[in-house]
Amino acid sequence: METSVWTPDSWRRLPIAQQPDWDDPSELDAVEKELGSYAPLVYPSEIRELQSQLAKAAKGQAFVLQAGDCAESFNDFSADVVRNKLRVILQMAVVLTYSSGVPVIKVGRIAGQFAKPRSSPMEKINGQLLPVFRGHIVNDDEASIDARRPDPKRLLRAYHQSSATLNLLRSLTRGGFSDLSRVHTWNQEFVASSAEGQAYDAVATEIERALKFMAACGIDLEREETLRKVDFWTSHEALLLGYESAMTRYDRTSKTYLDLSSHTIWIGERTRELNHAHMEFFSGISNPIGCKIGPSATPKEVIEICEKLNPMRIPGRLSLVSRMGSEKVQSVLPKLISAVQQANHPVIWSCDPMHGNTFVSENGFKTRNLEQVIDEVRGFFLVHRSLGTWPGGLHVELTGEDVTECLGGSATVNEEDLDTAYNTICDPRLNARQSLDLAYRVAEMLIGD
Ligand SMILES: O=C[C@H](O)[C@H](O)COP(=O)(O)O
Ligand SMILES: C=C(OP(=O)(O)O)C(=O)O
Ligand SMILES: [Mn+2]
Repeated sequence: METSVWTPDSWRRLPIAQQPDWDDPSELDAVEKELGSYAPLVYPSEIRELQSQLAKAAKGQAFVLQAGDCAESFNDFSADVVRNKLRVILQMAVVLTYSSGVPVIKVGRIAGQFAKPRSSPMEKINGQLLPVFRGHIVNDDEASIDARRPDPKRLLRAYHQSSATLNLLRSLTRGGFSDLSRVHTWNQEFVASSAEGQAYDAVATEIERALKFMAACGIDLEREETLRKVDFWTSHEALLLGYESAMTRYDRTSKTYLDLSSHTIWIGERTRELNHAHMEFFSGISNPIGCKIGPSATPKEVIEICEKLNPMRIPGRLSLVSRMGSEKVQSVLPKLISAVQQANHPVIWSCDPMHGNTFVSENGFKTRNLEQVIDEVRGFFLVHRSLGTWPGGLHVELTGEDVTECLGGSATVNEEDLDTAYNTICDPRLNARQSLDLAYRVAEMLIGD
């Protein structure tokens, strides 16, 4: 069998799915060269720290919460949007940790989540056939031929927005805002008035009481770094491999290549073909990585993915993100988990209950129902419980804003409410209330484990 040497560019000789039709490849080439000279967005030591935390999740000692936009937007970018997203993820993590006592590793779909794989290369809007929107790193979501033209310069803008987002995240998570003594302030007004918001407030009050107790016992909380700071990691789907290989650098400490665009990246359901470009690229970088697994996956295929992406069987290196749909999860997942278990691959099994439960409402909105989302997570937990394996994580699309994109929740969003604040540029996201609701339900499942 042909074996060729891996390089950050060896994927270029292989077939590749879901790529834009760039007008001028030389323009793309120039942009990728420029990116290659830019500073990394994250540091090797951070990636190594995340890898060691994820190793604990692979062993059943931690839970991964990965959450954020389906697609980050160039237009809807502000400190408030970033802060509110961080807020809701921290709230969910507090609920999960406080109820279950299990450490929660917090990973944002943020600071680089710009490229979108799509079901079809074209779409019809108001009778006009247009190239599909592929994320702001490629083209614009506006419905015109011109806006949909892929523009390589967008890669540079994505880099700069990721850098600004990371800068904000780093300052928000290094004390002040993310200090556990400010746990109450993460409850935004529109959340605080809801049932979940009130339940959260009660948890926050108990945490504050515990902190006061510790202070009264003489523990200097000001000096307890772990209470004042939060480890918050970034992730995105690495779809545009030209961008990713430009951000990949040799790390002299570990003597390996690292993709320094993000702490961890994943391969989407539509690009996980074994001998194709994405698998090749991912096999050679040593970041922790994920791979989405949909209902068509066979046990053989999943084992081949594990062999290709984690031949050394490093715990925490590979997360398999199951996205089966609530109706299929209990029939499809068990044989995949059993095969992975028998082959002794130490993967983290995570549940994406969003992408298998998307449908178009009667009034024309791409949406998801919170109850169906919860149902898939429940199925995922049931399967793991029956096999004695660890349900290691949750992967969701959400926003900190008060949007109406998904149905259900305690402040019920009905079909006729969808157009009130349907702001997503790609898939429907849970709003902050629905996210908190989900966190409570998942916490119950974790406790029952
Ligand atoms: O986020 C995931 C995909 O990009 C999205 O679900 C595809 O959506 P589509 O079926 O509308 O192309
Ligand atoms: C494209 C996505 O998911 P999947 O590859 O599972 O469809 C996504 O996570 O936005
Ligand atoms: Mn999506």
